[in-house]
Amino acid sequence: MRPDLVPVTRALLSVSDKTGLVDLATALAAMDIELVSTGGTAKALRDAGLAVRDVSELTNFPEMMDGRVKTLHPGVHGGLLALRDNDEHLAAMEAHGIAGIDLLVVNLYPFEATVAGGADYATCVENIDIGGPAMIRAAAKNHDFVNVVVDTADYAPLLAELEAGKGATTRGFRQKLAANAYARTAAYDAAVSGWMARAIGEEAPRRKAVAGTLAQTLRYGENPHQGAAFYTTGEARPGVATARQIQGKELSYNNINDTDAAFEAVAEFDAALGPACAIIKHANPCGVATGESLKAAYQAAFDCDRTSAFGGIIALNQTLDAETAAEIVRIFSEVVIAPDISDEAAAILAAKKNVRVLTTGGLPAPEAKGQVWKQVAGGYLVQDRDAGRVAMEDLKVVTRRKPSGEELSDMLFAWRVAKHVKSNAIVYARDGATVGIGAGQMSRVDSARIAARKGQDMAETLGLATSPTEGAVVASDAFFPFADGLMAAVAAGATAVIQPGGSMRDDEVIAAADEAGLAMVFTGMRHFRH
Ligand SMILES: NC(=O)c1ncn([C@@H]2O[C@H](COP(=O)(O)O)[C@@H](O)[C@H]2O)c1NC=O
Repeated sequence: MRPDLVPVTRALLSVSDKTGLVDLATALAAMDIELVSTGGTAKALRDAGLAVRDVSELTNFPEMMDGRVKTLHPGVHGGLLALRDNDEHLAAMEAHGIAGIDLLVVNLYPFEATVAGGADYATCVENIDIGGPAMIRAAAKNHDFVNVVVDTADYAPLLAELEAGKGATTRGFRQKLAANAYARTAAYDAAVSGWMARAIGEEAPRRKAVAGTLAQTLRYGENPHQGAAFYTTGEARPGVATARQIQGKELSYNNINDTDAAFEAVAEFDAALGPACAIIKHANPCGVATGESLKAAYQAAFDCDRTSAFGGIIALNQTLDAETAAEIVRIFSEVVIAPDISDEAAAILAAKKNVRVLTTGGLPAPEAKGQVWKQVAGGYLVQDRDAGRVAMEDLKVVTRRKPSGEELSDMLFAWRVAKHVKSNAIVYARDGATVGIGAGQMSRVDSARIAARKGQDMAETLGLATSPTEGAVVASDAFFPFADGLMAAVAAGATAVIQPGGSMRDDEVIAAADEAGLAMVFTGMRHFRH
C-alpha cells in the first residue's frame, strides 16, 4: 500500500513562461525544498537571490545543441520515474548517483504563440519542446510519488497543498496534476501536428487531434438535465470565446451558442461600410439590418420580428453608443455583443443587471479561413468555415428584367443574411433590412410561406397598410428545385430574387420569374447551414 502523503524535498523547475516563478521558488525554498533548474530558469532564480543547482549537476553533461538537449538524461528521468518503494529502483539510483525529483514545474516552449505570431517554418520547428513534454510525461506517470505542475495557475494551489500537508502532498492532488499534465502534452502535440499538416498542405491527415482549455463550467447544457462546459481552442478570431464580459450573469450554453451565431452574422457587414445589427433567437436571425446609425440599424432589426426579439441576443458591428443602448434597454435581451462600448452606453446597460454585455475588440473577417467541427455518433465532421462571399460582379442576371441598383444592393444584403439562417433559408429584405425570415424548414416552400407570413405579422405589429414583403427582394440559400418556392415569393409581392441557381429545372424557374416580371440573379454559390 503506497502512502497517500508524500513529502517534497527536491524540485526541478524549467519554465519558458517565468510568470510567478520567483514567488513560487521563494516559497518552496522557505519549505526547505531544494531547487534544481535549467539555464534561463536558474538564472532568473539566482538573479532573485535564490540558491539553485544547475540541471547539469544531475546529468554531468552541459546543456547543448542550442538547448535541444538539457534534461534528456537518466540523471533527470531516473529521478522522476524511480518508484520510491522498489528496492531495485532505489539500488539503481544509488549505483548511478541519481537524485529523486519529487516536484516538476515545467511550462513548454511557446509553440502555439510562435505559430499564431506568423513565424517561419524553421522558427516554429525550433519552438517544438522535446525535453519538457518528456519530463512532464515521466513525472505524471510516477504520480504515486511525484508532483507535476504545468500551469502557472496551479502555483497557488500547490503551495496551499504543501502548506496543508506540512511539506507533503496527497495522492488525489498528484493525480489531478498528472491528468492535467497529460492533457497539456496532448494539446501541445495537437497544435504541433495540426500546424505541420497545414504547413505541408495535408487537408485530411490520418489522425486529427482537437484540444481545448476549460473556459467555464456551465450550469447545464441545452437542457437542465445535461451537464456542460465551455472549452476554448486558442483561435484568435474575435467572438464569444475571446470576448470580455463587462456585466451580467454567467453565459449559459444556449447563450454562448446564440451569441456566436449573432456575432458571426453581424460580421458579414464591414464596420467601415456602416452600422449593422443582428438579433438572434435559437441560433437563427429574427432580424438583421443596416442603417444610417447604429440605433437605426437596431430599430430596423427589432422591427422585423418584435415578438421573437424579446429575450434575444443582439450583435452590433460597431462600438455600442449611448443612443443605441437606450433603445436596447427598452426590452429584455439576454446578451449584447459588440466590438466595443462607450462609457455612456455601458452606464445605460448597467441599469439592466441581467443583460450580459460582451466586447470583442474587433470583428472577425468573414472571408478568414478556418475549420469548423460537428459531432456525429462515433465521430466528428470537419469542414472549412463557410467563408464564401459573393460580390456584385459575381451575380449573373438570368431574367429578362434586370434588377435595379436598389434591388441589387438589397439582394446582396439578403444573401449575406441567408448565409446565417438555418436551411432551408428564405429571407425577404428591403432598404437594407430583413422584413421576413423563414428558417430551418424541411421544405423550401414552407420556409418561403413562413417568411411571407412573418412579413404580414410585421405589418400588423407596426400598423403598416401592406406587408413589407410587397416590393421586397428575396434570397434563397439554395436553388429552387421547382417553381413553387418562387411562386410563393411572387405571391408575397417580391420583385427580385437572389439564389445560387443550378437546379435541373432552372429553365422552368426562370420562365416562371419572367412570367411574373421578376428580376432574378444567380450567385453560383450555395449557403446551406444545418
Ligand atoms: N531539450 C531539453 O532537454 C529540455 N529540457 C527542458 N526544456 C525546456 O526548456 C525550457 C526552459 O528553458 P530555460 O530554463 O533555459 O529558460 C522549458 O520550456 C522546458 O520545457 C528543454 N527544451 C527543449 O526541448
